[in-house]
Amino acid sequence: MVAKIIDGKAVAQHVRAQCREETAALKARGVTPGLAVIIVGDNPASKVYVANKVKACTEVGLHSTVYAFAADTPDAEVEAKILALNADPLVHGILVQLPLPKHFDAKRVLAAISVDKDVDGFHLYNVGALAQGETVFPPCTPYGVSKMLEYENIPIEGQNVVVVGASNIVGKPMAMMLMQRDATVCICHAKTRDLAQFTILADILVVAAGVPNLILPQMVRTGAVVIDVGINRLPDGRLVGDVDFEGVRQKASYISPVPGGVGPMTITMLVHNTIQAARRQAELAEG
Ligand SMILES: NC(=O)C1=CN([C@@H]2O[C@H](COP(=O)(O)OP(=O)(O)OC[C@H]3O[C@@H](n4cnc5c(N)ncnc54)[C@H](OP(=O)(O)O)[C@@H]3O)[C@@H](O)[C@H]2O)C=CC1
Ligand SMILES: Nc1nc(=O)c2c([nH]1)NC[C@@H]1CN(c3ccc(C(=O)N[C@@H](CCC(=O)O)C(=O)O)cc3)C=[N+]21
Ligand SMILES: [Mg+2]
Repeated sequence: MVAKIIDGKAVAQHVRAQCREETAALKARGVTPGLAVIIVGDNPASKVYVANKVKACTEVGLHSTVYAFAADTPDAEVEAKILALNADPLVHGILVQLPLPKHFDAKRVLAAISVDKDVDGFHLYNVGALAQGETVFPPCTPYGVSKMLEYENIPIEGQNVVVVGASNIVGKPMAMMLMQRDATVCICHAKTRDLAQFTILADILVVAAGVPNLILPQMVRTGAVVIDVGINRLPDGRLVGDVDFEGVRQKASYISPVPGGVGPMTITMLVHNTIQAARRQAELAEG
């Protein structure tokens, strides 16, 4: 079996076309969806991602502003900016690019973002809502993966899903989201003994560990759907995921590539969430 490659860029374009229509409709009502991005320090990867986010906003017709702070900025200054953005009616979504420099209490910073503007879905309220199946802003990366599966008509109910990686921004919300859709979910992490005994059971394998070549063909069931969330820059400059792409594609039924897989979807779902935020805030304001 040779896998079908899930073209994340194409799925992203499809979702962005819908986003453009919704944005045009909001603009006709006098509302331009606006995103504020806060970036602290000068992590080169973060700069690339933020630039991609701004580009996607512009492409769809959203307004976006980047607030860049030096790495040694006091927490209080960043929190004050968040509070000002919470109160700004032209800003509908607020995103704090992670990771923050070490001296920051990231949890505290994220908690300062208004729940109604938390387009990343990282606020504790939104995390709790996701656990109860009522989320307002699904976190962008797991949301993007769900959209990719939906676009390819891949069933989720009753499927064995194995998520490799248990972070708050990818692994945990991914597992929660697919469990809500009635998959049987297993979460693996760095202390999992014999990863392969779990991955081999997966009908859908989602990998978000940040370890190149973590997933080899012998760890994958023939016909499995393999979604590679990992982003790794190799010493030679190449960008790769966590999956041995050439090996695993000989065995899987579907596989998502890196680049051009989950990455473009993450950015697109951020745009989508910002439009939803603008719509909701406009409806509240209009009463
Ligand atoms: N494409 C996209 O849009 C996005 C891509 N990413 C990428 O996805 C990857 C994961 O990101 P993120 O979740 O933020 O990363 P974190 O570093 O926060 O979490 C990594 C997770 O993977 C687990 N892990 C690490 N090594 C192994 C291993 N050898 N076997 C099994 N599990 C392992 C860790 O386990 P433990 O908990 O035990 O430490 C942890 O749960 C990164 O490459 C990142 O760049 C992230 C966000 C968006
Ligand atoms: N508050 C916050 N929200 C996030 O959503 C968030 C974050 N912090 N911190 C870091 C991770 C990582 N992330 C990516 C987004 C896009 C690509 C992306 O566009 N990838 C392209 C390639 C990009 C490149 O060329 O480097 C692709 O896979 O095709 C990758 C990774 C969002 N994250
Ligand atoms: Mg259920």
